[in-house]
Amino acid sequence: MSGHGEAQGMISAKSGPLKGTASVPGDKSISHRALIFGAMAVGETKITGLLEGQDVLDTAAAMRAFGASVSRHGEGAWTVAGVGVGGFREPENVIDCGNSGTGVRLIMGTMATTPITATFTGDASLRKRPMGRVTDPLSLFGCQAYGRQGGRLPMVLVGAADPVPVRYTLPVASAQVKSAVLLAGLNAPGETVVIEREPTRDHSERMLIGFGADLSVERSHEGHVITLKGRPELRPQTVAVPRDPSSAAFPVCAALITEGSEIFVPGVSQNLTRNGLYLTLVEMGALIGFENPREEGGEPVADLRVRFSPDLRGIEVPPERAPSMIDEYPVLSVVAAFATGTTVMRGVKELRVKESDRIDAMARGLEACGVRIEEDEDTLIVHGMGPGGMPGGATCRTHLDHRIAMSFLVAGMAAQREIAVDDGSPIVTSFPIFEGLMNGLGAAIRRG
Ligand SMILES: O=C(O)C1=C[C@@H](OP(=O)(O)O)[C@@H](O)[C@H](O)C1
Ligand SMILES: C=C(OP(=O)(O)O)C(=O)O
Repeated sequence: MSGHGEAQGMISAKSGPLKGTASVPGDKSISHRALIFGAMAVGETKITGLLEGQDVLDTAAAMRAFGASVSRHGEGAWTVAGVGVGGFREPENVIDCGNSGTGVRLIMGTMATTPITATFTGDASLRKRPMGRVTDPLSLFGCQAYGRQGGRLPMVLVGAADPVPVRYTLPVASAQVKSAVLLAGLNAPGETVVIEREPTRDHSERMLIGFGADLSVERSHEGHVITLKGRPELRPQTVAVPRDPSSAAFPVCAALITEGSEIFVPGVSQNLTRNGLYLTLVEMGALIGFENPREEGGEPVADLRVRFSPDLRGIEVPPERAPSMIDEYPVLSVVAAFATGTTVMRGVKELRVKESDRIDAMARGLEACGVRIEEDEDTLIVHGMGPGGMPGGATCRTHLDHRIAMSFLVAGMAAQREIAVDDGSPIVTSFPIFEGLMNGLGAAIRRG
């Protein structure tokens, strides 16, 4: 299924102070994994707080197509009756992962060591994204992949009949590639080892251990060495999906730049592999209180109290922080535009292969809103205009990218003139309640 319907223009006008509680939906990364790992277990996995965004719904449909029983019992409450490691059946039709890189790459990994054939596709955004980064390591297990030029979807994967375990050092900092290799390793005999030089989100490792896999992580001079013993019997789990820190970023950043705001954002992950944006905002002078630190759904979380921050300063974001905030650079670049001074984001070339080229999309849109930008292949530099300094008054192109759409709608809340986006429909992929939640806090976002 495609990740979105017809293009839907949206407009964000200057907002009054944001007030109230922003309860954002479940974490997208953990939601995909809960469905996929549940499908690999023997028995019934119970999930609460599942993100019911289109990306995750597409993964649920894919798990059904591979033979798992996936049922919805109420809002966010789902069960998955798994088929066991290596138990996927051959799907009868093409697997359409819509807009979701995480969905397609993790599912490719999961089927790569089972002797079945599957064809994958997605929407116009996903069909542009590189799949070689997963099919290269999957071929080491014995899986074959036939795609379009440049390793693009649609793509046919023929799973290995006689898989061998793999030792693989990630050439890019990517949790999707790491997870695809680990998922393939589940049905290979012996030990599969993945080495990552820079730590990326660790939900697969945490959850695989929770589902009963024999997985260990050692820190060595090479980085994290993750060792997984193949062919375990995974035990079904009860998964309480915590709220998504990448979605929380939008109300948080909106409150920081909108005069008079004070909002409460419960249950935001403090997992060190996800919290880079929050560290960065604090360094910029953001007024954020971290209250009631605790564990929820196996993740460290805190409640955030966020106030309008008139003294935001531009900073140089440490490049080694990039993997822990990779999806948050678009909205950070909006905050940077309302800061005083220059914000330098280096080491961010991965942004060019997301749902859109996010460096280009943010640079062009911010320029249209009157902000001075510098960029190169691996860098985005935003020259801040201070609180309320952004002229706005532009229509920004979102290129089928939910995070670009939400970032410019946040910018419109504090800019001098309205900001429109040409297409807000992809927002349903990750944050289906975005418009209602933001307007409930006091934003003035409308269709048009
Ligand atoms: O593993 C995951 O759940 C994700 C990993 C990241 O992608 P990469 O692995 O391409 O960095 C991130 O951008 C994406 O939103 C979710
Ligand atoms: C990059 C993202 O997702 P995906 O790679 O799963 O499409 C995102 O949600 O920002």
